[in-house]
Amino acid sequence: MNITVFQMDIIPGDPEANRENVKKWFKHNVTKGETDLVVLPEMWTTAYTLPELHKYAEAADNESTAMLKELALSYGVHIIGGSIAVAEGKDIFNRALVISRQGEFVYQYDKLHLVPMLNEPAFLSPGREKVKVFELDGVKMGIIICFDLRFPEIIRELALQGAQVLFIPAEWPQARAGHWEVLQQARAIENQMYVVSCNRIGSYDNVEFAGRSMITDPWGTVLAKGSQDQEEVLQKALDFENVTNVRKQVPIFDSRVPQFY
Ligand SMILES: O=C(O)CCC(=O)C(=O)O
Repeated sequence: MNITVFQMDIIPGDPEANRENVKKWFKHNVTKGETDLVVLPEMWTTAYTLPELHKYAEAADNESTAMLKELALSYGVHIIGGSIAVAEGKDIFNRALVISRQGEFVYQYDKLHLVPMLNEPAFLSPGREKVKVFELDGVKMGIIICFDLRFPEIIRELALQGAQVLFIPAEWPQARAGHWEVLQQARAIENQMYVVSCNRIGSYDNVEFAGRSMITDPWGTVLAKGSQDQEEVLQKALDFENVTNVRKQVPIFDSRVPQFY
């Protein structure tokens, strides 16, 4: 499965301009028949404009999702559509979207762990559903958003449901870039799965972002890594036999004794 990650900058509070950028980027970087799956970062339509998010949050059936469906269909690629702010009643959710290459909705995930350091709980509502794997081309996959990476239990749950790859749209800051890299490798090693992250670059409200989107294999080897501050495209072919092989070589799932912990 050929994966393409778009490590992008985000214009704060201008969904229309960000949608245009993503459309242009597809035109220049995605070739039908060559790429199977494209990954975008967290909150790519608005950036982290939390106090004003109520102005930009979209309805559940929204323009950004419609655009991703159109792109998926015309380029013949699955899209891990990063996340966008979605308003439902009084709630605003940080919602990740998965669209198939047929242009159909596959799965959505509302960020469960809200970031206290950013005062997120004052502006966003946490997800209310149990995490589930989704399937593309017969492969089970999981998705989490940014801060969720710090909670190994959510990722272990996805692995136990059969996920062979984990996607992480993010706006992870440069101040904690060391954690970002190590935690991804740790999650890949402990769950013996591919980990594919897409982090934004640039800065907003005096926060500089870490970039360094990564593709890590089930052995924990980093196959590709973006720079800190450039818009970049990461591309790698994922071979899911590697997941089976690593799980045979070091059979941690057979050695678990959950009745004792
Ligand atoms: O956990 C961190 O250090 C960063 C988390 C974050 O910025 C986010 O979830 O958007």
